[in-house]
Amino acid sequence: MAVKDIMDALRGETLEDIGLKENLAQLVKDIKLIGSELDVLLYTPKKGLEDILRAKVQNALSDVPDVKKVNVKFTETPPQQAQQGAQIPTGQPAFTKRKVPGVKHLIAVGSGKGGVGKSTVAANLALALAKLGYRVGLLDADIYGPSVPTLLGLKGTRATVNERNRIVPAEKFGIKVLSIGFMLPSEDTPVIWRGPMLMKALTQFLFDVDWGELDYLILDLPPGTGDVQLTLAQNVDISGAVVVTTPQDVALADVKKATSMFKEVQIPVLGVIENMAYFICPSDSQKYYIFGKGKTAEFASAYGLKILGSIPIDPEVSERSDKGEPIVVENPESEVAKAFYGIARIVTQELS
Ligand SMILES: Nc1ncnc2c1ncn2[C@@H]1O[C@H](COP(=O)(O)OP(=O)(O)OP(=O)(O)O)[C@@H](O)[C@H]1O
Repeated sequence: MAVKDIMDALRGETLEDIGLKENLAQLVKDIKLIGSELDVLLYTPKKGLEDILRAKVQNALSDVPDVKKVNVKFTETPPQQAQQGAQIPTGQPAFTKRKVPGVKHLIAVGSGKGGVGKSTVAANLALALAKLGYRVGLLDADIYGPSVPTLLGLKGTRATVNERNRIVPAEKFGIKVLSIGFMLPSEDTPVIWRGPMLMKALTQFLFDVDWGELDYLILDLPPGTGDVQLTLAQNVDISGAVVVTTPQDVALADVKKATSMFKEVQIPVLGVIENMAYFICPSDSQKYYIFGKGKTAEFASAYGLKILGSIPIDPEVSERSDKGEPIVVENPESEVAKAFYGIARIVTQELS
């Protein structure tokens, strides 16, 4: 993880040679990593040490992978813990989380595991919020398999830039939509972004976009808890996260990791969405809990999490998704759509 590497490298740099008892990490007041460019705000206990401290930071970080440029600024205000006379911090720094301009609430949709329906949930949650009257955007940051263009019938859409050099989102079903898929030359192009370049693309996709004024921006994250999710979570002001799972042991095991990741970076987990929770048999209208009943509830209560809603498994979802006809819009009376409307209402209450 880039941030841990950075702090470890700074911690390894003692300053006795310039008369300070601290190591470099203990002087860090703030730190921000966007793409491969790192901004460090450093406390200077004595005037006149700026140049040497700058050189020491740059030297300490020269071997850290993913950091290509280091900008050092100085402050005379000590880090908070030092001001209070407490131990100087040795752990993770406080991050400067950037707010997406014009967006009231940014909601991250994550999952521990791939294929649990995260993108389906992100898209239908966005549409349900829009149907409830909110101004909504959807950002598909799932670099490994951007499926929003298919889900919303936007295949072939390409990103355009306006006269102010800002990316213009597409508009469909009353929401603003941007997908990393709009950046790829074709659907079959393999995604080869990695590390810093990928981070740059993702941060551009949040901050260099003409979102206008939005009540909610839904961020469809890649599945899992990799560096991408963590770096985004650390650098972007996210109001809350929802975690999508299916009620299977393999999926729930990974949800624990995703939940812990959000907690670690101080993003409130609004709750868990249980997808493919049961099947309603068309012949007898009975609910059949294909993957077992109660597992998600057990998990949620063990972790003190709310279940925001349970969505049935319904072939209509996948059929319509493949045709770019989201179920919330095309069949709002279906059980699945009703579940999404319920979830949307709870999410708005949680954030109000
Ligand atoms: N409730 C549901 N009922 C039936 N099919 C569903 C349901 N939810 C999702 N699906 C289907 O499951 C498949 C996977 O869904 P989706 O692409 O949303 O998952 P994902 O978690 O985003 O996957 P990935 O990790 O690949 O991004 C799709 O074919 C989708 O149509």
